Amino acid sequence: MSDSFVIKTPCSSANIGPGFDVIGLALSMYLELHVTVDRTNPSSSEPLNCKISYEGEGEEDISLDPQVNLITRVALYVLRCHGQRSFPVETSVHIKNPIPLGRGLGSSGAAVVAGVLLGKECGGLTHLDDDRLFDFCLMIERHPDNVGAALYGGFVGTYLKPLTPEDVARKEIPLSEVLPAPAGGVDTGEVPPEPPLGIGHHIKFRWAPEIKAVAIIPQFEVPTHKAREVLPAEYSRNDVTFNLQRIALLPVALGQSPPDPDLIYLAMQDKLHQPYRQTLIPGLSEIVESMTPASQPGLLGVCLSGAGPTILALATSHFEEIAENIMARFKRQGIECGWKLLEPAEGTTVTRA
Ligand SMILES: Nc1ncnc2c1ncn2[C@@H]1O[C@H](COP(=O)(O)OP(=O)(O)O)[C@@H](O)[C@H]1O
Ligand SMILES: N[C@@H](CCOP(=O)(O)O)C(=O)O
Repeated sequence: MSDSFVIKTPCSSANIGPGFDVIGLALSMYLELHVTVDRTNPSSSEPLNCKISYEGEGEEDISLDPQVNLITRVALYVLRCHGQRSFPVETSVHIKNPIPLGRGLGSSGAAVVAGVLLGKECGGLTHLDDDRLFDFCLMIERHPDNVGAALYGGFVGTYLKPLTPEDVARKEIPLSEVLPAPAGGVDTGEVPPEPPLGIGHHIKFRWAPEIKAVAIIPQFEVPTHKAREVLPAEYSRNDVTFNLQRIALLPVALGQSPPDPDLIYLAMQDKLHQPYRQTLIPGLSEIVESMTPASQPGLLGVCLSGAGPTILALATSHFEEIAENIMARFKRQGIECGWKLLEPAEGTTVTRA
């Protein structure tokens, strides 16, 4: 018997200014996995029974080895936690990826969510509901904002449950044990650590239908781990209070229809991550400080998308003008950009023909 299905996962913009590691917005650009499992084949010549093909962003760099590729490694993690050492004979996964890598649009979050769903579907693990899949995602991508948005869709707030000391230890297991490095084609037989139950939670916020997202995408990458290394370990009380005041406003401001530009502009300010990431993204502070609803018609607010370098401008009109304006500011720093008009998106879907 053969089985074919498509997994479709949106990209995401995390933080939306003050919501560092909390807020995520799923957006209308989708990673797709076109999967066929041909169980009629008695055996497979592919490593781990899985053949990968790939088109789109990162085509030259992304590995087609199922032990190395992030999506299939994540799927293998889910399978191995359930006593299945490899993909079913014979699995083929065609990856279509329009999400630019390392730009702050949640490409890795989408890859992790799609990988977890791939493991569930290939393993016939129908008992795993979305909340349990979220736990698996959090063992790999350890900030919940991108994976929460990509899995559940829409505009979400994410939070982690206080865990018992034993569960904390399990959740903090080094990533290398969750996703072991390729062992030269040899299956070591090790069973990876299962996630604790109910680590991650989410809540959906309203999104005013007039608000669209303009993503201005510079032509250089900032790996998320590097953009986290530049953040301080401690913050001043004033800076924390500044962000708390804005995070209390943000979901309300972005849900109100018609939108109030001054309120949204204020609600999107941040002092916890953007000022530090300026060192990696020339022009960031100037863009965030100078683009206001008073100076730019249609604009509601501007922030760094995720860990950057993409800039997210929320707006109700004048989308192209806003994008051109921000691209011109990057150009003065010698940085070329592309841009996309995006809308809030549904979460991950699995479709069978
Ligand atoms: N579709 C994909 N297939 C395989 N690996 C991917 C895919 N998308 C992202 N990745 C991995 O995630 C990395 C980018 O992650 P990260 O630095 O967190 O940036 P982003 O902001 O895009 O999530 C890529 O360099 C690649 O290793
Ligand atoms: N909260 C994280 C979000 C990272 O998002 P990404 O799209 O850049 O992976 C952070 O700000 O580090």
